[in-house]
Amino acid sequence: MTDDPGIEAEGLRKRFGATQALDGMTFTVRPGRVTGFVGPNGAGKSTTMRVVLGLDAADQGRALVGGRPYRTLGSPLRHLGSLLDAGALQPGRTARNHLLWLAHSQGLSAGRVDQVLEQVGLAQAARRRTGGFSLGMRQRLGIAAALLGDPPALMLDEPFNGLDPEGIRWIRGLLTSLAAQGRTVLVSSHLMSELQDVADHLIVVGRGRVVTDTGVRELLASLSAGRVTLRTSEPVAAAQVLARVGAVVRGTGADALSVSGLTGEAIVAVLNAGGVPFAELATHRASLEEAYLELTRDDVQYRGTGVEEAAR
Ligand SMILES: Nc1ncnc2c1ncn2[C@@H]1O[C@H](COP(=O)(O)OP(=O)(O)OP(=O)(O)O)[C@@H](O)[C@H]1O
Repeated sequence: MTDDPGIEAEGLRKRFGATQALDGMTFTVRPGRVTGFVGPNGAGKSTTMRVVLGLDAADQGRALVGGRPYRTLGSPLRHLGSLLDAGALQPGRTARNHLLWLAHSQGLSAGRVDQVLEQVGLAQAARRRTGGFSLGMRQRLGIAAALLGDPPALMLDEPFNGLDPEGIRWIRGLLTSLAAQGRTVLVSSHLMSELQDVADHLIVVGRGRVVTDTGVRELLASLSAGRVTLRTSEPVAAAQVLARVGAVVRGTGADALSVSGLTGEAIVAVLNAGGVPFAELATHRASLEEAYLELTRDDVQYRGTGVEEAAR
């Protein structure tokens, strides 16, 4: 699957009345990694996914799956598995019959239905009507449907919604293993924290277009670089002596400071010379949540594929 072009959006534009839902949305989701598709409510994530699936027509631009428009794919479930609205089920139908109906429409076997029910942990509930399913169970059933055709690409809209911590951990493991198998995996969320420890790559969107398209490791490294977290019972005195030698110091908690512009050794020397006590000194590790706040603080500072440190 290495030369698989993944999922591509090229200059998508879509207007609903007065709302410009997509305003030049352009990105490529590559195989072999989990790509998070993040942005605030209304940023255009669901609309993009609907356009990729041919459920909404773009006013301009095009979307391709494995190099082809979704609508031109025969047995599309074999090319792209998707979870859009886990609530869209016929309540009187059992989980197994729901999947059998889907499988039949795509020429897939009943054996495959039982495999995916097992894979998502719904084997015991296979013969129960979906009307009585919790949101978490409906999400699992939606994911089973996405996996049915053993597709090389998956696109999941807010799959963490309604899941308890065990369910969230399960989806993270599933997404990681799907990507490790060489599949293309696009996962939307409006909560960056949900993507922590699972996304390898991020496409951050706002107002219908891409704000940043970056690797998670590079992003976190750029935010962590040269920053040291200092814990001290005397933050004011510490900030004064450190600022005097040119460090940039920010308060990050009652007894915590973030210091940049000096090495750890230099910070220790300055604090000792000034007689300022401190309890802990550690290299700063940025979280995805922190990265997201930096990225969305001023859209203009982040363009194309690069990530720049925000001016402080
Ligand atoms: N069918 C529609 N009719 C009218 N407006 C729509 C329609 N679908 C989406 N919109 C509008 O387009 C914009 C983008 O919506 P979209 O659902 O794609 O955003 P999103 O990033 O998925 O948000 P969320 O995180 O809330 O799901 C929003 O302003 C939304 O109100």
